Amino acid sequence: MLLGCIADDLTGATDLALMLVRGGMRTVQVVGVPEDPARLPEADAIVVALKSRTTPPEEAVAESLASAEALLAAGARQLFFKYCSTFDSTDRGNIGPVTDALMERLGCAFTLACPAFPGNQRTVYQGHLFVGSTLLSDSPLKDHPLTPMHDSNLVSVLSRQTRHKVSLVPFETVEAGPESIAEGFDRARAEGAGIAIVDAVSDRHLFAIGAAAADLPLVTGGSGVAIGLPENFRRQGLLTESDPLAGFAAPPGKAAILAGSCSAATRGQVAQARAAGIPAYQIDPLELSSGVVSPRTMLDWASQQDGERPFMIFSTATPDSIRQVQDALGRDKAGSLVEDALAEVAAGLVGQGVRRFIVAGGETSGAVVNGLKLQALEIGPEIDPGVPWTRSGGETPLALALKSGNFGAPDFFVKAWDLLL
Ligand SMILES: Nc1ncnc2c1ncn2[C@@H]1O[C@H](COP(=O)(O)OP(=O)(O)OP(=O)(O)O)[C@@H](O)[C@H]1O
Ligand SMILES: O=C(O)[C@@H](O)C(=O)CO
Repeated sequence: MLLGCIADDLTGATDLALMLVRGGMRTVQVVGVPEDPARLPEADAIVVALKSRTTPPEEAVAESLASAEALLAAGARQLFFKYCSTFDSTDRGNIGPVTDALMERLGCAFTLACPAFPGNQRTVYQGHLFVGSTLLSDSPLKDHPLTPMHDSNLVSVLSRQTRHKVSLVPFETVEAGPESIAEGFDRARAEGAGIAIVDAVSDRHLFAIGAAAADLPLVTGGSGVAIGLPENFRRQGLLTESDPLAGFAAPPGKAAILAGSCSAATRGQVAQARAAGIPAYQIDPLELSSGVVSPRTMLDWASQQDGERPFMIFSTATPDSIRQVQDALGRDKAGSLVEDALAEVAAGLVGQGVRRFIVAGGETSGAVVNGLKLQALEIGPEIDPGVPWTRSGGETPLALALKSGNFGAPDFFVKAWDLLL
C-alpha cells in the first residue's frame, strides 16, 4: 500500500478514489474506521470514507487519527486528507482540527491545502476559492444546509480553524512549475507557516503541485490535488501497470434514486428527472417529523412502481423551504431526520429487489451506506467528473453512484444507468 487516504464524507471518498484509479492506482474505498489493518484489501491506495465533515471536531479528529493508524500499519507511505472542493466547514472545523491532528501524529511541520478541482469548476486564485466564475461566498454554497460558506479567502477560513500559521503559495509561483512550488513551500516554512493554501486553476497546476508534494508526509485537499500523486509512485517504480477498472460488473436488479442533497446541481437534476417522467416521491421533512409520513409510506409507494425503470425518492428543496424546515425543527434535527429516513428506505428497497442506487449528497450517502451496512466499494466507470459507479461486496452486491451534491450534469439521474449494461 502506497497512499493512505482519509475522506470526510462518502461521496468525497468516491471522488478521490476515482481520481486515483484514473491515475493507474488500484484503489479500494472502505467505509468507516478500519477495524483491523491486517484485513484491509490489497491495493495501491486505500480511501477510508468517514462521515466527519459536520460531526463535533473531537469526533472527527478521533476517527481520522484511528484511520491514520490503520493506514500506517498497513504500510502507507504518504497520507492524504480529502475534504470538499468547496472547503465545506465551519469556524469550529473540521478541516483545521483534523489537519492539525494528522500533522502531529506524523510529526510533520508542514503541509499544503488545495481544494481546487478545475474539472468541476473549482479554482483557487490568490487564496480565493471560485465556483465557476463566482466567488465561493456568492455561490449557492452560501446557502448550504449544514456548512454555509460566507468567506472565500481560504487563508482566513483555515486560520480560524487551525493552530498553525497559514500562508499562500500564489498563482505566479505555481505557474512556474514544481521546483518553484517546492521553493514556495520552503518560503512558507521559513515564514513560520505550518500550512500553505496553494493556488491552482488548471490540471497542469495540480500535476505540478503533486510533483512538488512527493516528499510531504501529508497532503490535504480536494480530489483534484491527488491527480499528480500516482506519478510520484510510478517514478519510483512502485506502481505496476494494470487496468484498475478491469472486471467491474454491475449486479442486475431494480433501480432507485435517493436524493437528500439540496445543492443547486441536485435541484436541477431532480427537475430534469421529473421532466423525463421518472416517477418521484417528495419527502416533506415537516410531515416526516409529525409522523404524517414515515419510511414505510415511501416503501409502500416504491412497491407500487413497475420496477422496469428507475424511480426517485427525494427531499431536495429550495433554500427558502429549507429555512422554514430548519426554523421549525433545528438544522441538525432536520438533517438527521431526512438522512435516517433515506437510510431506512434504502434498506427496505434492497428487500424489494433494488440493486442499483444513485444517492445524491455526501451526508445522505454516508447515512445510506451505513444503513445498508456496506463495508467496501470497488470503483467502476466514471459517469461525470468526480462520480463513478461503484460496486459493494457481500452476499447481495449493489451498484451505487454516490453523487456529491454539486457534481454531475443536469441529466445525471437519467443517463447514469446507461453505463450499467
Ligand atoms: N428539505 C430539507 N430540509 C432541510 N434539510 C434537508 C432537506 N433535505 C435534505 N436535508 C438535509 O440537508 C443535508 C444535505 O447534505 P448532503 O451532504 O446530503 O448534500 P450536499 O451537501 O448537497 O452534498 P455534498 O456534501 O456532497 O456537497 C442532509 O443532512 C439532508 O438530510
Ligand atoms: O470535493 C468535492 O466537491 C466532493 O468530492 C465532495 O466532497 C462533496 O461532498
